[in-house]
Amino acid sequence: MHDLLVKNGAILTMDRHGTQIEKGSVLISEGRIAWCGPEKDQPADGASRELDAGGGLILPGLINSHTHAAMTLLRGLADDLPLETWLTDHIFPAEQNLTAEAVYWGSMLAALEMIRNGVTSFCDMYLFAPQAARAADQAGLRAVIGEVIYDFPSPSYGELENGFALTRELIRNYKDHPRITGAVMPHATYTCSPPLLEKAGQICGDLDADMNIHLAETKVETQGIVEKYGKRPLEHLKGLGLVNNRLWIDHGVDLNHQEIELLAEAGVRVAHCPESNMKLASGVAPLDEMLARGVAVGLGTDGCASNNDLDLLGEMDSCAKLHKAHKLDPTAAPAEKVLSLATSLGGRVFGHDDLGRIEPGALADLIVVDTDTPHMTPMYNPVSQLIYVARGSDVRHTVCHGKVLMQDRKFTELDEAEITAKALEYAVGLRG
Ligand SMILES: CSC[C@H]1O[C@@H](n2cnc3c(O)ncnc32)[C@H](O)[C@@H]1O
Ligand SMILES: [Zn+2]
Repeated sequence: MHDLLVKNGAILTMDRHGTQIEKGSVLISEGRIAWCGPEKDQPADGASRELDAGGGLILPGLINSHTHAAMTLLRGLADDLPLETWLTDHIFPAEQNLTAEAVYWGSMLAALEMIRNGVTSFCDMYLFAPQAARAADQAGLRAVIGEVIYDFPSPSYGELENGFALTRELIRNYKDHPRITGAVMPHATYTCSPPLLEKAGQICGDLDADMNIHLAETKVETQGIVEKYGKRPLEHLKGLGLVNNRLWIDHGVDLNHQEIELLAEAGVRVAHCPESNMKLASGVAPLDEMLARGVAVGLGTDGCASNNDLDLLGEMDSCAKLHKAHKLDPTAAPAEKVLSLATSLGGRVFGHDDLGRIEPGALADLIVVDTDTPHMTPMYNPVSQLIYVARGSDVRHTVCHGKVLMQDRKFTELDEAEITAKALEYAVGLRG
């Protein structure tokens, strides 16, 4: 007897062959996919719970490779500004008022939004990171989480030494957790000194952990680092011995050919954040070039103050269109490739070969997207429909690690009214 059967849907497996199964079902046991295939071939050994896909699309749960979940509390606080002004004059001051409880409720609000939008995995860099981990754990989501560290005193841990200690503790506490992993997260090269970054690298080595950092987000960032250290940001990290397969960079907009080559050779992963990059006018990341060199690229929303939502279906649409417009080439960022950024390739960014695919043995994270609505009719090509038409509001069921988190758009585990009210209460307190 299996734990869950998801039936009556067209499956986009996102496996190595891009297999699509027209009328299929998926059997899940102990958090993993036990079987998937055409309904007519379904094994007879049944499941204790069933989910009807209602003829919709069954696909892997979406993977958000870069966000700051609790920034839901700062959604719309400051818009239409360049990154430097936005961060220095608005976001950093508001974040000085953050508390552990605010981050917990902000992260829970993000969890509601992610589950509703079909996002089952996220990588989170923020203050009071244990609260984000607590929220992800309670919400049933998969996450890589780190406490942000930078040169100035943090409202979360105070002096830097405490930030390192907190990072170590977080990584150790979640070492054996089935869904949550701790990581080392220095904010950026312009907010972290070389000794801080070296120390962060040591922790990665000691605890076998990944490092996640904002890097090469704007030309202004590059200029500043060149002026300060005589090197571009990636070269600067390389000089500190940090460019290796533990590294996962956010944005990667201002990268030249040699740098893309270096990312590929070193096995560095990249979280591409098209909507945040457009909104903050940071530029356009060299997506096609990175993919052509075999760099593992995932898709990230960034935080809700620079996006301003956590809808990866909408993000995929933006991603596909941004690169076509930028390159004056309608074949750039094709739908199938863009879907892989939020599924199978995103899984590689998370360091898992068994994430972001629907195939036997893979982690049982999947979603069902409705297709029997006017705006999804007709459907010539399911992948094209997902990227260019579907939105988070079309997600009907969300399953993570074999557990149903949303059924027929109703949360199974979380109290939506309570979380929304609490988050609002804490958001009001942040404006100072
Ligand atoms: C304190 S946690 C992370 C830190 O990063 C800030 N942030 C959010 N989005 C961006 C971005 O695109 N580039 C750089 N920094 C960003 C966030 O507000 C937090 O302070
Ligand atoms: Zn960010």
